[in-house]
Amino acid sequence: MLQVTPAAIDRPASATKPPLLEVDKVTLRYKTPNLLVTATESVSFSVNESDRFVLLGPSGCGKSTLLKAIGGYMTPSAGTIHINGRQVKRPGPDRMMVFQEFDQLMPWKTVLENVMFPLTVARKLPKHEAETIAREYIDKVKLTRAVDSYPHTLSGGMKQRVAIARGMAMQPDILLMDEPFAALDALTRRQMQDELLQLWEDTKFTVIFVTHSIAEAIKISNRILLLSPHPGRVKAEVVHVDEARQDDGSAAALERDIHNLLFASEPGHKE
Ligand SMILES: Nc1ncnc2c1ncn2[C@@H]1O[C@H](COP(=O)(O)OP(=O)(O)OP(=O)(O)O)[C@@H](O)[C@H]1O
Repeated sequence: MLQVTPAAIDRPASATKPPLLEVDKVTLRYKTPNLLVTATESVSFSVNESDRFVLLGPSGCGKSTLLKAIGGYMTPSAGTIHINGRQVKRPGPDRMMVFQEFDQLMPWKTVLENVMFPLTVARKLPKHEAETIAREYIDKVKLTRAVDSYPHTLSGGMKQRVAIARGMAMQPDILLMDEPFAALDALTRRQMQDELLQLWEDTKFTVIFVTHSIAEAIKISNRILLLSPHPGRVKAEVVHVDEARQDDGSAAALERDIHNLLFASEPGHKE
């Protein structure tokens, strides 16, 4: 069963509320002294509340750049980004990022202090309130026993759990995750995907997740945006991923369809 819809008719019928995030014809460019690099060209999509929305595409298609622009760290050369009807112009606590790198934590702070930090600095909560919230999210990511540990004593997976707890504790409108599990070994990666889904079952947060793994996209998302190779343009959107995941046959067929769509014109490609 082919579940891929052309980009032009990508709005799922179930979307009754206005979208939480609207990305409208966004072109993103990097200017270097000698070059003008177009990372994405006229990319449009929308994300609804509680979506697990995946940006999927080959290396260099502009996934991370798009995430940076949604985060407010980069201004589009053309097009607009709106969250809750407000145009994104700068970073804000309504959008928290989780990166791939293990060094995104402050090494001189404990797990608890790392998770508390944005709550006290960006949300300006009193210490005791920030600590209560931080402990709640540290429990959710199963790090209760490591609450007073320093990052250098934690495994890669544990560090990513801290980064996820820190992002989620802020209760942002959208959690932005840039290949958060890409540097983990295969077993830990699968475990973290399961845990992320479990967290989502508990809190139904909205997440945009960047990956170049088709299998990971199918496992964790309910919607997938497929981007073409550099510069990234929308190729298609996959809706109803949840249904496809119900049985192995449909999931495998979907994986094949996505692979063909993404890489049909690139015979030498290996994922
Ligand atoms: N700081 C920068 N200055 C100039 N060009 C950049 C910069 N960052 C990214 N680019 C270019 O923009 C394009 C998109 O990069 P981006 O990192 O967003 O792609 P990606 O899809 O996330 O790739 P990957 O999966 O490898 O992380 C690439 O051609 C890249 O070389």
